[in-house]
Amino acid sequence: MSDFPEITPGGSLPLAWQLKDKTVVLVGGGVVAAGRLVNVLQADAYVTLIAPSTHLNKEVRYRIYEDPLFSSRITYIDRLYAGPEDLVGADMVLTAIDDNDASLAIWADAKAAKIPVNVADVPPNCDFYFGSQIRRGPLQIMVSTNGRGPKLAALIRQRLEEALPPNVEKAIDKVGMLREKLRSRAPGVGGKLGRDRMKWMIDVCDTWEMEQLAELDDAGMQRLLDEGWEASPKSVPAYEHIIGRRQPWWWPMHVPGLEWDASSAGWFAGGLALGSAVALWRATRR
Ligand SMILES: C[C@@]1(CC(=O)O)C2=NC(=C\c3[nH]c(c(CCC(=O)O)c3CC(=O)O)Cc3[nH]c(c(CC(=O)O)c3CCC(=O)O)/C=C3\N/C(=C\2)[C@@H](CCC(=O)O)[C@]3(C)CC(=O)O)/[C@H]1CCC(=O)O
Ligand SMILES: NC(=O)c1ccc[n+]([C@@H]2O[C@H](COP(=O)([O-])OP(=O)(O)OC[C@H]3O[C@@H](n4cnc5c(N)ncnc54)[C@H](O)[C@@H]3O)[C@@H](O)[C@H]2O)c1
Repeated sequence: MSDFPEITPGGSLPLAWQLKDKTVVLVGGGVVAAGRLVNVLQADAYVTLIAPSTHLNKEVRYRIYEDPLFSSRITYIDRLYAGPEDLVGADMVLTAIDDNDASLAIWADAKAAKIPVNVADVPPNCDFYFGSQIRRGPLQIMVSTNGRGPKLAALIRQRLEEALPPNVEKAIDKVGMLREKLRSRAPGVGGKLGRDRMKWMIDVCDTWEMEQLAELDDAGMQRLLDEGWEASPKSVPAYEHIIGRRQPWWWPMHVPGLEWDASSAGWFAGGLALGSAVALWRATRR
């Protein structure tokens, strides 16, 4: 036994395929095609959809003709699949049709043209499988059972959905912005700077809760960078120190020495309590 990770063969490779502005040829216009459309349009692809208009699913029809954001990305061809010329220019081919022989013919054409292809319902004729997906902003989770149990994949996805923290997409967005700000302060690729940048980002993500990261605003990010990244040695100030110091509306702004933090709040509350006690004492003496 080595100390290296154990490799379990017989799986597939889950990847985040960048389909932006690529062309997907989708053959079929039923309920499965409607799901495929959602998947590839979410990935900013262009779609050429081939299916006779006599059997178009309602959702597919909506996407082709009425979807305000996505209709313009769909080129609709109202007929049956006609042969290899239908696949010219395709970066990916998907079939979702109820005709097995036609499916196999499309698969063979795609293989001959070396275009990756998924034939719904025929795993041996798939270069890749779809999975059960969760999407929350930039977060994408795909559950795959590698073809063993699609319904179980959907059930596992539901359990994961319930377990996710509520603001997870906001936290990811904020971390993305913080990473950009850090990179513009400390630009460059690789080397010691790259390692320092990565270590600091790891420390930030390890130290702050996701809900806390979700609360970071522009000023908070600047402060975190000013007081953490720029410090020597580099550090990660606590959430309470960065966010807790946001001034309440009534605090005299921009007065040096009057920064708002937890101890200011303590002094203020203490002062208020003392003032009230003195006022009460004077009132009872009258
Ligand atoms: C995840 C999901 C994504 C999606 O399609 O978007 C997906 N199938 C879903 C649902 C689903 N599909 C089927 C049922 C009925 C129950 C059942 O049969 O179990 C249900 C459940 C339902 O409808 O509720 C029937 C079915 N599907 C395939 C076969 C052929 C076979 O197994 O041989 C048969 C049998 C046909 C028959 O018996 O005749 C094949 C595939 N289906 C896959 C994906 C790929 C592997 C996924 C993985 O690795 O887990 C793969 C290999 C190819 C592919 O399609 O890429 C989506 C859930 C989305 C969600 O709800 O979140
Ligand atoms: N992978 C999965 O998750 C999954 C789940 C359910 C069903 N399926 C399978 O996917 C396939 C499609 O299912 P569906 O429910 O969307 O079917 P459907 O019957 O609702 O739709 C089939 C569509 O394909 C079109 N079509 C048929 N032959 C065609 C051809 N030669 N060229 C162009 N278009 C053609 C029809 O006009 C229709 O629009 C079926 O084989 C089904 O068993 C897969």
